[in-house]
Amino acid sequence: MTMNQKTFLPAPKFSLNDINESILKAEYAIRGTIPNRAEELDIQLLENSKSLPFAKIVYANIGNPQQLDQQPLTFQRQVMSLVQFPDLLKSKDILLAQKIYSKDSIERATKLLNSIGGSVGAYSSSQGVLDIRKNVARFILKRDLHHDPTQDLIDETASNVFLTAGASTAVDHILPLFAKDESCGVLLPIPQYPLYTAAVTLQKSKLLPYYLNESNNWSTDPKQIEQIVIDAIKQNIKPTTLVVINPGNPTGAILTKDSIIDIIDIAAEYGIVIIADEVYQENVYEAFEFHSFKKVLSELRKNYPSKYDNVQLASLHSISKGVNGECGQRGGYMEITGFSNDVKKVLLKVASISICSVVTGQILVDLMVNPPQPGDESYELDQLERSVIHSNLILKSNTLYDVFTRLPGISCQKPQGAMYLFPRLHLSENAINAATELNLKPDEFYCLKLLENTGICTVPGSGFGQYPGTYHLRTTFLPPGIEWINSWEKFHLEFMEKYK
Ligand SMILES: Cc1ncc(COP(=O)(O)O)c(C=O)c1O
Repeated sequence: MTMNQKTFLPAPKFSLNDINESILKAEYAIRGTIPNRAEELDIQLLENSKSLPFAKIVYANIGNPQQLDQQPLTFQRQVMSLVQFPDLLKSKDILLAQKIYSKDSIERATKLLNSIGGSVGAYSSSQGVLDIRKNVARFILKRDLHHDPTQDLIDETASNVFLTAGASTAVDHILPLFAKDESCGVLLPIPQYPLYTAAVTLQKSKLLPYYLNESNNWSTDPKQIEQIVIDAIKQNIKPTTLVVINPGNPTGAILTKDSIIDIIDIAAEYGIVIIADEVYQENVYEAFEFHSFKKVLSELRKNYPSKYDNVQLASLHSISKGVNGECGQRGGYMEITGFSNDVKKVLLKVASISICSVVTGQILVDLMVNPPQPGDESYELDQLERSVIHSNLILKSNTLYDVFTRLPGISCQKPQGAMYLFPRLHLSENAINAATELNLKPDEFYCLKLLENTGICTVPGSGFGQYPGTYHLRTTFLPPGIEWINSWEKFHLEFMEKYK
């Protein structure tokens, strides 16, 4: 067959020069150089398991609980499997008689299927399934008020809840609204979770870093924040957004109620939107107490009528962390408070551009905020599973923390929450010079050597931001067992000896 072919010179492919510059600039260290190297080593181990001084990679670079052996909660997975394959419900007598499913998981799955209109394969409304948003509202109100809320309050709160595909999507939706261009500034804690620096870079807005105080357990200093706001305004930058991560990632620090009040005061005085990333609110250890921004703002509004009416707050939560650890299933919510109806409509439009968040993720949000209650068949098992996961996390965090506190050349603040330790590395000049020779940052050099000698994959502190001249790394304490900690200890002592 002959084709009537036009003659032309083929156009070249796009190169990096053609790509949106802010996308090239944006960085996300958690899946950056060290984790990429870890993946290469993982493949090498698959091809030849004896080719490296360790048998497997320990992925301590990311808070990915179920990759590191955390078990899913039975009740949640029972419901999930039923909503995925509702035909099972036709045989519910058999499922119950054989004790394959609990009675309340069958009831919940039936109810949820009803709420979503029958199938997880169908789109939901863009804001999220209304019944689920009402359960989120009940959860928020009970968490903050400690008593059963009225129906009116539930309905009003539910109207301000957006179900999202994890907290990351919530940030993608809300941050660009107020990070318009280079004339807008976004206040970010340093160190921070790099989703935020990346999001601000993508928007070509101005990063306004505020440093957390390491020597005072990574506390937040509202006076410093206010000074940064004042300085930015002097330079014609409008600080529009202030991000707080509470409990902190990577620091594990929990904000005191007084600091939260001071931050809200700044937002009220200078008209700054607060994004309160509270995805680790369940990961709170021992004597520390989590105060939600929403609760503190509501109290201020009640105690000082009109002063705080214009404060605009977006609070984020997720199924990825806590004792759920369902990060692969992508679910979360954003609750907005104090925004005008016009802005709310824009947010709804933004959500509608991606049609809706994953419906199974929405269902997991329901299960997170509305777990089995006393008297339900699953209640005791669910409570047991939760408390085992929670106490395991405390045990693991303390074990790793204890090792770091006794090793030379490393110091570490005691974690109050979240899933990470962010120890400081006190590196010698020799180590710094060796890094420079390889064109690596000193903390990157340490993390690379740690990976290549032990298989432990961490993230250099430079990926989160750190005070100039200091070096850190972030590790989760999630990996099971103690061997990886022992091999880290051995590596560290050898590294310190080699680069004295
Ligand atoms: C502080 C913080 N915010 C947001 C996220 C992203 O959460 P999600 O999985 O819900 O998108 C993470 C993930 O590690 C995080 O640490």
